[in-house]
Amino acid sequence: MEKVADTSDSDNNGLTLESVRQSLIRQEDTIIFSLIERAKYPFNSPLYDHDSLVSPSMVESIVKDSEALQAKFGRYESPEENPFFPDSLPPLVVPPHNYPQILHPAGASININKTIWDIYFKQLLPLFVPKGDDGNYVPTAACDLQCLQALSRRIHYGKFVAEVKFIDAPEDYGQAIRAQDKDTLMKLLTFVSVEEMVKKRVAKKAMIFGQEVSLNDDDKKGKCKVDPSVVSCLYDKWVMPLTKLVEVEYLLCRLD
Ligand SMILES: O=C(O)C(=O)C[C@]1(C(=O)O)C=C[C@@H](O)C=C1
Repeated sequence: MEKVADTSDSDNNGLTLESVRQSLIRQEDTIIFSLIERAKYPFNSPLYDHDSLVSPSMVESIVKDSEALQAKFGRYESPEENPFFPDSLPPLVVPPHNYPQILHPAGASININKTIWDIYFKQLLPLFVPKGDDGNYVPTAACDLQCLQALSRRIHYGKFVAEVKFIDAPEDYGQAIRAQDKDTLMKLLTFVSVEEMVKKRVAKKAMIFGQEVSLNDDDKKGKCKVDPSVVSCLYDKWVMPLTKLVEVEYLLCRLD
């Protein structure tokens, strides 16, 4: 029988396994709406071309400059946000906000955005956008930025999930952490039945959020703006495995 996690802990600034899962559920909406928006445009390949090996692509420049602007106003002060280009961020121009320190400092700076970037452009995008070029490069890049930020936030939220799981069962996790045993950590933090529910729910949301809405009930429903099975597959193949990767990485240094 599958293990049942203790969700009663409320020591961690009120964070519980239930509350972090509620946040993951809400983030599904953001991810699915951002995919729907990106699917309005064709692939638009000139955005991703490099003129040379050294010069950045258009999308890279747009994401980098957007992050720099958002950094000045505090986006990356939040422990839930992780930049794609952490090396070129300007200083804050506003007073810092005092976010509660929930995460263990050693794991707080884990950043797997390079992997998320590569997967998004090479594997994911071709699955849900039509081929073609309509010249709308900047609006398309703005949609890519939305998708990347939503996916990155969700995947790195694994740090909070891992923290809550550790606080709930310090003995079990502590043993595996001291042994630096990644496989045992992966087994401890995996809930197959939860993953099954997530896959079904995101497919259902994609169907509901992406349907044509007509005032006339007799109108035939058009096809969904993003294919629900693609969204479910995206969660199965990338979103959940990468969240678990972040959880394991975080736990490995939880006792440092
Ligand atoms: O809900 C959890 O316990 C999580 O760790 C999150 C998550 C997910 O990515 O959705 C990841 C691993 C679990 O197997 C189930 C779900």
